[in-house]
Amino acid sequence: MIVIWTALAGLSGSLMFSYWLGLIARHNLKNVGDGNPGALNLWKAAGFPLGLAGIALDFLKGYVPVLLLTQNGYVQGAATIPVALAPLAGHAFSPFLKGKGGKAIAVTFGVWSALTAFEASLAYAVIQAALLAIIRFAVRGRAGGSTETDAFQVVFGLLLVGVYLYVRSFPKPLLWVWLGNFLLLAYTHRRSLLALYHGRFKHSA
Ligand SMILES: O=P(O)(O)OC[C@H](O)CO
Repeated sequence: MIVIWTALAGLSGSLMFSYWLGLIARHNLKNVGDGNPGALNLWKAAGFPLGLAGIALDFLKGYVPVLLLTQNGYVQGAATIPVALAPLAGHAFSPFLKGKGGKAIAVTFGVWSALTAFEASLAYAVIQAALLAIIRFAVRGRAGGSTETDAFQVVFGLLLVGVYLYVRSFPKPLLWVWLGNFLLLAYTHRRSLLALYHGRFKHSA
């Protein structure tokens, strides 16, 4: 059964809602901003109502399957690992975009909201806000608001969430989900992280 639940969770994650809403509004998100088929570029291209809808749907495609499967007893213990990672991988390597999906930020919030009753996602949001404030202060506008610093904020922020999960003694399977999620976000942000490492900044605004 675990294979079926994992496949269903992966299918849910692979549904590219923001990208499709963009197409409905006659925008190809691959030509917007940094080209990520996510809610931020949908927002930029089609305005905040559709952008909000994209965020909500991309969040829910991780939240709903993981919540339904873990809370109803279909999935427990180590079986949580593939089921929780599946929507993340589904978004990052969506078959609907020929294996080239998005960064998997919104779906990350959805999955962790389901796994921890919003606790880890709230911690992640607070950590990201703090990192944003620190980065803005440190660079004083030089590279603030760039795709590259955003990537650092997202990936380093999730690293700190791992520390939070460990300190709060969350169950071991969740630490494995965290590790997979962290590696996936590092992968989907690899180009921006490399550019940041080499000191190349592109302003996203
Ligand atoms: O990670 P995605 O693909 O859900 O997109 C997230 C937002 O667009 C923020 O960049």
